[in-house]
Amino acid sequence: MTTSTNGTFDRTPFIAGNWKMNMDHVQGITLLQKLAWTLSDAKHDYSRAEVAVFPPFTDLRGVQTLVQGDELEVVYGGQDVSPFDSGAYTGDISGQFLAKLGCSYVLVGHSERRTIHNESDDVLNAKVKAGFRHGVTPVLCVGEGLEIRQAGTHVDHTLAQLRAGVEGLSPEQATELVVAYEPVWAIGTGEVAGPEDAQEMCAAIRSELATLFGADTAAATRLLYGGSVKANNAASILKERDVDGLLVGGASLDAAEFANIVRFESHLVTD
Ligand SMILES: O=C(CO)COP(=O)(O)O
Repeated sequence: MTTSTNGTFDRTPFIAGNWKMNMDHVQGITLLQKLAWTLSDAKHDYSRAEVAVFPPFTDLRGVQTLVQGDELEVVYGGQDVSPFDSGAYTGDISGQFLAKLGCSYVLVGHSERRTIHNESDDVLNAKVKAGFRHGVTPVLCVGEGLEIRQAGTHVDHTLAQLRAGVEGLSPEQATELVVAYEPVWAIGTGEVAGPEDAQEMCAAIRSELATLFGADTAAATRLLYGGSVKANNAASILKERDVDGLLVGGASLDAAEFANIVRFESHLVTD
């Protein structure tokens, strides 16, 4: 993204709310309705910033019905996808199911999946490919834990996750892919990485994508930052050149707060 000075962006900003395991299907509808009303009242221009929510699987049918019925411009996705397409995989949700529910995106490799569910790079690469097979764009999450950050090897670590996740993709797929840098030490801790930390990593990711897929792809791929984002720090992070959007956890559960993050441009100070 360019800076705020001329009000233009190299890539359409992408502001996403990951609800994690919060909001049952009734609460989820209320939250999405409130968000849509708040953005509508504020006359949010969705062509200035794409808005996505990632509700639990059990909410998706209700979300689809609301989005279609009220013709909302908010897009949505699943928080995970099976690497398999169908069959005896108890508990899994296939990319085809997500596509049928109107999901535009799916999160792959969130740190909570990598750590709590021990998802390996190979499995995550298979999930990225499963998303693409079914026309659901993966949002590949990468990022280091505190020990790695303290050891100073966070860039190498994160780029290794990236390379494993995108293995075998075409340049066209890599262009469509969204990558979210979420340092584990900043998730849910209130400890936000500084804008310069987000920029350092997003620049490194873009440069790696250029090496792997060519400069045109790297220039188009959207890169997000996630970790303790709030309305009061969103604009400063989004001012960074290579940060194209935000993946928001806790603050996305509050419609007013999330709407303020979506409307980050109104908080940008032009100089
Ligand atoms: O994990 C995150 C989004 O996927 C970030 O969560 P928090 O915004 O709650 O730190």
